[in-house]
Amino acid sequence: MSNITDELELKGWLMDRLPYEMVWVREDSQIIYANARFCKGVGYSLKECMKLKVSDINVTVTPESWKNHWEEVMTKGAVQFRAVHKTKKGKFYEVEVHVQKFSYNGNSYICGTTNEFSESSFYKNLIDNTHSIANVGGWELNLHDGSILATNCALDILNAENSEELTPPKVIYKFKDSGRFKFLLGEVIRKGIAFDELFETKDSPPRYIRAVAKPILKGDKIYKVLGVYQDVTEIKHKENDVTLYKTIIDNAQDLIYVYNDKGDLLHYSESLIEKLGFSKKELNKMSMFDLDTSVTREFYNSHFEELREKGLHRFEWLISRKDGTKFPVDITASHLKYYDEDYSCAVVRDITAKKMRDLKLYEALEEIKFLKERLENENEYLQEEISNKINFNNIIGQSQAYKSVLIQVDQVAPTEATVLITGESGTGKELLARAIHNSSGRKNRPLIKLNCATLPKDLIESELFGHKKGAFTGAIANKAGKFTLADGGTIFLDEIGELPIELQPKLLRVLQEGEYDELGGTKTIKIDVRIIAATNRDLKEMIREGQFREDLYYRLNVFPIHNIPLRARKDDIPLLAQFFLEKYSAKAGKTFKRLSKDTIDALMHYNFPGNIRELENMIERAVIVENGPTLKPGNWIPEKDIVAASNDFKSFEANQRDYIIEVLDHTNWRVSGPNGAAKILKMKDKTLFAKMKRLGIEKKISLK
Ligand SMILES: Nc1ncnc2c1ncn2[C@@H]1O[C@H](COP(=O)(O)OP(=O)(O)OP(=O)(O)O)[C@@H](O)[C@H]1O
Repeated sequence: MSNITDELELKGWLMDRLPYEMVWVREDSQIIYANARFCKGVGYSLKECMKLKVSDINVTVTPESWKNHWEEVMTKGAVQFRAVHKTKKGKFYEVEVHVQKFSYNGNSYICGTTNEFSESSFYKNLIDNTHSIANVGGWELNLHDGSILATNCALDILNAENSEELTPPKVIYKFKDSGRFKFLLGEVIRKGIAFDELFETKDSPPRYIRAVAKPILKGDKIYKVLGVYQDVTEIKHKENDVTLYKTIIDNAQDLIYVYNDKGDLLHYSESLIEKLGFSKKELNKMSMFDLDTSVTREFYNSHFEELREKGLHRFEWLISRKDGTKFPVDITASHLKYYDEDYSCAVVRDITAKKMRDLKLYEALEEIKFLKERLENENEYLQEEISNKINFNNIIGQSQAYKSVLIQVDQVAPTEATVLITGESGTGKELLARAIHNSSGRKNRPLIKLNCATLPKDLIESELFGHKKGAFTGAIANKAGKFTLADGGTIFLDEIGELPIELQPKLLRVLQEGEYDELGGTKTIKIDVRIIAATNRDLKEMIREGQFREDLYYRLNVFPIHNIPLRARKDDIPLLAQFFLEKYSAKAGKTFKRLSKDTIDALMHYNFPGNIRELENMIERAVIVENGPTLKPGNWIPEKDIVAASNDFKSFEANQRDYIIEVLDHTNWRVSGPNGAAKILKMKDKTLFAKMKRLGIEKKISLK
């Protein structure tokens, strides 16, 4: 050693190379010197170190507790303990400290030799590593001096530069709900109430931190608070995702089932509760077989077989509710394999609405088919009518007698009442039936006519009620009956007296129930038809003779209209004759304009056993054989004898009238006297005159 300076330099050089951290401290805890290893450990330069006090490095020492430490060392000479050093960057590490006192120039000093506590650093590393894997950081708050220790992971979790930022007054501002965090910290610090809660950070996007804190007691005093921060953002996101998926599944319109091949129902969407009516508790105990008792083991096995083979099984099914009612569903089941076990996830869709739509569509198509057929049939019928050139639009008649008939037509037309029109042939019964239909609410639907006298007995039934193909020999196709054609409209049954007695109950059923059974068909057909019947027969007489059912008669005779013969409304003859003259003249391309007075007279004196039809035919014939413009009497007016003979159903009055005219012809129209008609008829002249007046027989009549 050359000199003291060299010696000091060497000592300093040697101290820096010592494998220990060494520090020298004054009584006032001021660091007066530290070796290089110490400076490196705490992260300060020597110059900086020499401005620090022990409590700036050793967090277990406070300015207040220093006095006690000093005294202990001064008394004992040397002391060994463990402490926690805080680096310039705010990190902590545990050290083993050996201190001893020494005196220099009458002053006392402490020399501390510290060494990082290897076991603690091992655990510290272990803790730090495991904590960073689990995203957990620990901290410990010393309530005595307010200092805080925190693991690196705790700092990382809260993006803190140093543990200072984790002290209660600062850390609370890391969280959105700082008020709540402050409150909970206050509770644990003051009252020792532990907490474990989730907090959202102020970061963007926010992170979720689970914060746990509990007090550490010394006796009954809280002297430290131990806490943990755990970043659960990922877990929370996953949890949120799971909640979202579950909400989606539970709110799906479809029902979702997860079940295994043994028939255990493992998971289900909450929609099952509402849709099937079972409680959650009940569902949790149920197997697939309990859920649907119609599922057999055989079906279930084959269902899984299909799933294993194709990965998918799609089918329609009827699902039962708790109350036993069922609804149609479409099931799409997919195969899942998990840990070598077979599962199925089935999406079950309620197809009630679809089925209803299909049914409605089917019904609509059937209806269209039916309407199409009906239109075709109606069309065919109307074409037939048109080709017959029937024109029923004009009803001619102004006589008082006929007016009372027309009043009845007017009265009954707007009602739904069945009408029975009686009267001789050719009086215009069909015309009245048409007038009733055309003035009724059914006028936009057809009036269908059937003359019971013109059809062979065995065809009337199929004509009226229709038949199915093969119902009888010759029924080569389905045929709609007149009643089906008339549905919604009116049917006119002419010559109802000719309806075979066997068919009368069937007509009665239509009148009473509005339905009938189709010939050869299986269904009962419902119809809405108004019936107008007509006859020139005396139905009451037929009832007596057993040819007509009395119940049917009363059903038909709801509103009887008796159509009077032409001879009882003679005033209408000129009008009718003029009408037919114009009609047939135009048709034949003739020039007839009027009837001569003689022609009118002659017609007025004819009794028209064939009624208006006879008059019409007569004029048609006259237009052909005569020439106009005025129609004069001619051969076209029939002889009286022929007239009488052709009238099978002449009334008593008509017969009387004919007979009186016959006698008058014989007496050359002399009424009184020995050669007069009254004598032949064995009655008083006055009586004969009165009768002639009543029967419309005028004394002077010229037939030619
Ligand atoms: N008041 C009238 N005005 C005009 N023409 C009439 C009148 N009444 C009847 N006719 C005509 O007389 C003819 C016979 O009428 P309609 O066929 O209606 O008689 P009907 O009583 O039904 O006969 P049947 O009992 O023989 O079936 C028809 O051509 C019809 O146009």
